[in-house]
Amino acid sequence: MAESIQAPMLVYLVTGGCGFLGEHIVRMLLEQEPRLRELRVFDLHLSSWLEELKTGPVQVTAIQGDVTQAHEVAAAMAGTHVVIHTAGLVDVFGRASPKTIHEVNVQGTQNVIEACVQTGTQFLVYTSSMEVVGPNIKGHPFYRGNEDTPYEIVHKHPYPCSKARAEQLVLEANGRKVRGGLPLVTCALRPTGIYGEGHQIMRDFYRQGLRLRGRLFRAIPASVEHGRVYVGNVAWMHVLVARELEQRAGLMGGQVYFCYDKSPYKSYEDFNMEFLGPCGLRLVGTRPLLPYWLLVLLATLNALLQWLLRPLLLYTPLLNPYTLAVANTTFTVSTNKAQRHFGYKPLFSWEESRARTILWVQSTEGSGQ
Ligand SMILES: NC(=O)c1ccc[n+]([C@@H]2O[C@H](COP(=O)([O-])OP(=O)(O)OC[C@H]3O[C@@H](n4cnc5c(N)ncnc54)[C@H](O)[C@@H]3O)[C@@H](O)[C@H]2O)c1
Ligand SMILES: C[C@@H](CO)CCC[C@@H](C)[C@H]1CC[C@H]2[C@@H]3[C@H](O)C=C4C[C@@H](O)CC[C@]4(C)[C@H]3CC[C@]12C
Repeated sequence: MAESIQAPMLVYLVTGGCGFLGEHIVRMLLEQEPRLRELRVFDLHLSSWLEELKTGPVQVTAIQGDVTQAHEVAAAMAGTHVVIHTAGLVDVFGRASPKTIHEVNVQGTQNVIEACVQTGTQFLVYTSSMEVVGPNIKGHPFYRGNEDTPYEIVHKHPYPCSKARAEQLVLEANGRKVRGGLPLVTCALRPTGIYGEGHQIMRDFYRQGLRLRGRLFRAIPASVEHGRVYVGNVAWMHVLVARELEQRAGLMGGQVYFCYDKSPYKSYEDFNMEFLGPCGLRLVGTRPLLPYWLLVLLATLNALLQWLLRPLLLYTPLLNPYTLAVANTTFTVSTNKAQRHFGYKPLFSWEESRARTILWVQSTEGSGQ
């Protein structure tokens, strides 16, 4: 990516660019990447907000497409310099079948890699997940861990299985020759639980609290710490990696980085209250109101009901054995690898991330967003 003083020359493609994280990446690229000439936004479902971006100095091209269709991916990628592959099926509730999750997350990623090789796109940034590491189903805590911390990785659920396999494919592809003979440079980012404007589960908890006359009920002990990261900082890390990959290919190629910022370590529910509290909700109980064995029973019942009802309807409650295990296991990251390798520092402070998220939650009330 040679620096051009005269005219911006780079073409980027963001897969999943209309999703929760994807939208932030798209907007961040337009704000923070002065060398951008064209930004292609590739998604299964295109959003209407893309239209307003088309009036700016950078050419924004919306491409409706499916990552599971190799020819659609290759056609969209022809002539691009960098691809940020964020499209994915995020499902830990049983909404999609394991086969569909595999097709989108694994086959879709393989298609992106092959398209890089075929079209000569040299830089690939992949949005992986903390779940590639854990929490494992044995409930082992990962406490302030970094990219080198030993941890017993046990995958059973289709979503983490698919993210782990896709990440492996991306890392193994580093160094493959792309069209024109140059080596492919890849790297994977592993966000913990992302929060911020557009976070649907946060919005769902808010609505549930409103329905319960301003109350939510504690289910998880306050001592179980959960790693969370603000969406703006996750987007910023993607933009920075994409920018630095060429200059630091030897160091960054084939590497994984946890996505982190200065958000406080708290339990999942206490962390959500940082935003929902100022919006008028209160978390009832200093300890879980139900004993853990009862939660396990309810989660198991939900899984059984989901299986029984599947021929008739999709029953996908928030609580199932997997989500309970994740919510109930400490998983926090403490690392500076991204700072050491490519100078990452969070763009948004915790105070700013919190304020922006609160504003967004407040704006969703009754708005149907
Ligand atoms: N949300 C989190 O807490 C979190 C944490 C870690 C990693 N991630 C990863 O970040 C990425 C984005 O997640 P998100 O939370 O923004 O999810 P999201 O569902 O909001 O966004 C995913 C986007 O991908 C698109 N997409 C899905 N299937 C597609 C297909 N077949 N072809 C093209 N586009 C398709 C969707 O339409 C959507 O716009 C995912 O890869 C996810 O695994 C998310
Ligand atoms: C027991 C309930 C009482 O309030 C709380 C259930 C909360 C769960 C639904 C969520 C707890 C942890 C979340 C996951 C975590 O933040 C990390 C993730 C990684 C990412 O790649 C996808 C989303 C998720 C799996 C996220 C999903 C929701 C939780 C399990």
